[in-house]
Amino acid sequence: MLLAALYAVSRVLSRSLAFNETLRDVLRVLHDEAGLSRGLIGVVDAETGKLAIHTIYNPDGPNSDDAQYGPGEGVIGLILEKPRTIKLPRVADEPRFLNRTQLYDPELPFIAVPIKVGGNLQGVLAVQPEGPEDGLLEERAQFVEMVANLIGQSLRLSLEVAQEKSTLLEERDLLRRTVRHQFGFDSMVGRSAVMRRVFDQARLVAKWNTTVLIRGETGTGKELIANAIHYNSPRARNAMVRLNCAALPENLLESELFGHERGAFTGAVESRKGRFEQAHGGTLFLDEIGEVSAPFQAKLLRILQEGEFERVGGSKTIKVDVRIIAATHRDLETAVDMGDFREDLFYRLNVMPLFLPPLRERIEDIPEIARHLLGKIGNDQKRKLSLTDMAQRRLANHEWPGNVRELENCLERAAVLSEDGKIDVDLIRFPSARERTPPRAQRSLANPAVNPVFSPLSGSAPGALSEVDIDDPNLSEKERVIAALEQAGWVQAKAARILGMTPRQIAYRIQTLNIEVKQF
Ligand SMILES: Nc1ncnc2c1ncn2[C@@H]1O[C@H](COP(=O)(O)OP(=O)(O)OP(=O)(O)O)[C@@H](O)[C@H]1O
Repeated sequence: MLLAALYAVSRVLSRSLAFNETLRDVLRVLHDEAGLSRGLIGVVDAETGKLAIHTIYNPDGPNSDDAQYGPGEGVIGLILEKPRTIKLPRVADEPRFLNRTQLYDPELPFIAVPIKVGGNLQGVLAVQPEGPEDGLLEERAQFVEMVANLIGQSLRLSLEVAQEKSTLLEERDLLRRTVRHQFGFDSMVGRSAVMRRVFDQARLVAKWNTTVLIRGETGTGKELIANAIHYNSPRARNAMVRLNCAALPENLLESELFGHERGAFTGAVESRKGRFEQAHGGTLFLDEIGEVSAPFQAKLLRILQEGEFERVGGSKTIKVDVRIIAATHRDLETAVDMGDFREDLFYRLNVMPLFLPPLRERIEDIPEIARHLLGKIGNDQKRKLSLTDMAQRRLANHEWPGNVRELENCLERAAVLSEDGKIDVDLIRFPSARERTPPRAQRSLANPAVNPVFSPLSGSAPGALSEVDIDDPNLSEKERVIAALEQAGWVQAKAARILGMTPRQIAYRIQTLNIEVKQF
């Protein structure tokens, strides 16, 4: 019988870590299945050192009590002084018995055992058999000890889980603060009038659920501003989920966005939530929205209009509450005119358009952004980095097809090449057109007037040689040396460093290649 009761206790304890319910159920099992009619479980208060009644089971009386036992108070208090099992054949025969809870019958036996977690006393389990002592007190006491051990193990698990939960909550709050700081408007630099206007608009729209369409060339900070909007919105506590629509083939895009049911397609061994569901209560950032196909545009339109969809292979309609921020580098108006992009979807997305201007249209921001990026790179590399005035001027004069990302890459390269952390003009090198991402075709928003097509070494663009990739295999040796000299402001020692030569070697090349040295 006691074995069956022990099994029932273990089942109750393994059911849940919600102790208020399970401990009461343990006492009920002891009553129903082990003939231990009354019982209490007390828990040691870590601050006062007293035992407070946690749960009481009294079939004939009140089931709660706020009685407490200090060390040495009554028989239960003895366990606080020295954890051990106490067995009384008859309560009335023990003069130290206090019966503060009025729970126990003085004519019946009594068993109290410590509940320990990792050797430390955490509580007491005190029960009373339903009949007078019948020679089984010892056996019953061993059974109660086993039950107390099971309670102790569950308690340890629950304490560990609680501890882990509180650590995770602390970490989550810290991460939230960090993310808010990292992705807030503070992380965006730019004092030009045009950028200030963008920031103002973004701050305003952040407060609402309005759909935002962020436009701008690659690397202009579209994702950064989408993050800033989310983390400054009332949805900031919920997820910011991103999907690059151009990165996936159509069939994957659909299951990625809407999720799928088990068996929807080969390999769908489990059902899975899509990004829309993951973003419930938060924001979904649809990057490169201009790249989705016509059938997919129709599916998107439906969810934007009705806020509902079905998972791939599913028939249940799922409703979500998601704020949409979309971004594109494409000229969507032209795409609409050409029939490549649905007009109705365009208007659904274009509720609040934000235009991020390319760097070449906010040259005044370049020095500040460069310093900001250099600080970021220095932080990552744990180095102090600085830019010379000449290097800053060179950066401001470049056209930056890849915008802030290209500037960031350029500075990182320079930082790596710089031995003392000081970045001078000779370390500022621009990638060739081939190395740049993405290709020119994507720069459809660029204003051709300020974005002349530039042909390396054509000689027609001012400063052309200073823009050339030194490592371009198509360059002749003479062109390579001249380009390096241009980039180094015709300081031969710096040009030598760019080319990986010694000053003597470059001087020799200048002479043998018949290069006319410019003097400043
Ligand atoms: N105003 C800014 N201030 C500081 N950093 C910026 C700014 N704009 C962009 N950046 C940085 O430039 C890089 C590119 O930005 P982001 O990824 O947001 O551009 P994007 O327009 O989304 O690019 P793509 O279209 O290629 O996805 C990031 O590292 C970002 O932190």
